[in-house]
Amino acid sequence: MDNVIGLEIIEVVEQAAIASARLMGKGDKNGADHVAVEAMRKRMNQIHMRGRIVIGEGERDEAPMLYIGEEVGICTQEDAAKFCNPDELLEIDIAVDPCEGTNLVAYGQNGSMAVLAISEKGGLFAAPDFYMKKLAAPAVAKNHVDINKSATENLKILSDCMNRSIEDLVVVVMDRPRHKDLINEIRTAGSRVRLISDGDVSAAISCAFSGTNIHALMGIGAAPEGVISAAAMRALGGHFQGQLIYDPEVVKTGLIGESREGNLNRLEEMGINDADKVYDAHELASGETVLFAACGITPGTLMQGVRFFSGGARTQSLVISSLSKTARFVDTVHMFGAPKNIQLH
Ligand SMILES: O=C(COP(=O)(O)O)[C@@H](O)[C@H](O)[C@H](O)[C@H](O)COP(=O)(O)O
Ligand SMILES: [Mn+2]
Ligand SMILES: [Mn+2]
Repeated sequence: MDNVIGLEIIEVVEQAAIASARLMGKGDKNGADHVAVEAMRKRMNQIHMRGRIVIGEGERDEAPMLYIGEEVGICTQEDAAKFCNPDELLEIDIAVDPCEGTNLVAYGQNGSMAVLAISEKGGLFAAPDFYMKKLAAPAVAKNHVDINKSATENLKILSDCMNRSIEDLVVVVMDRPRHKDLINEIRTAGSRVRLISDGDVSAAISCAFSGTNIHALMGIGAAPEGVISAAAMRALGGHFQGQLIYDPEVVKTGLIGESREGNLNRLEEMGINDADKVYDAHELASGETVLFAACGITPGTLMQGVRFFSGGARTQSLVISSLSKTARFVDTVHMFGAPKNIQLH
């Protein structure tokens, strides 16, 4: 995959983040999402690539933009061979979440980002809009912790791998009724819990960086976000496992199809015969090359949020490439007109 795409996608997430950040704190969740989608799609369509959205906006709600199956990029045009080079004509799959944490943006809370992952065709698991049980942990605990083990066992393993006491471990869990027992178990084991209202992509990836004071993500979030997290974790070498959750009884709240049986049928239609399979990061993001880009909308553990100033904005992004084996933090000044001054920091 072309290295140039790695640079172009920075601007894709930056544009989405800037658009969404303008609606920060306005209480308009759908608006914050909509403008991010529009901005992401517009910038994506200026790239010399032949992309296809495999994870995008609403699988069921027939979203008009960045819907699953939508083709994006200049080289999707019929006469593309005339102006695109062979590299650019290779089909690539794209997973997007233009506004990950719409509630966080709407209410001015930390942890939202514009995010996407790219790989060769077939290189990203086309997850249904189901839930996913997730376990993320630092590289040092990779293949030692296991989603099939209890939280108590995993905390003991994590403590050994990280050479830190169980009491010094911080586990992020989404604040949902379905996690009542999990939260109790983690606390009883002696670790500390950081409850988040939204934004488990940020939490998962934070496990791969020491200094974030996040040592694990446990519990159930959305499946598409699981694939995006896995793409980053695969390239970073961190631990990530995911298991689809298709039983509405397990989730307790939220939309998850009609019934357990209906959901199982749907998975079968999609060619997923083993509904209980545990996927690791390499299975969820299996392509030879995986690229990941995120830009903070509101401030977060990994990135700062968008900061507007007179005549411009400053953004911070994270771009991860399995190709160049890099995780770049990119600090960008965007000049909208003729800014009177540009601050150094
Ligand atoms: O918090 C999230 C919301 O994402 P978005 O809709 O793009 O703003 C995600 O990080 C979660 O993974 C997930 O979507 C959530 O757990 C599912 O929602 P819920 O039914 O409220 O738990
Ligand atoms: Mn999301
Ligand atoms: Mn979203």
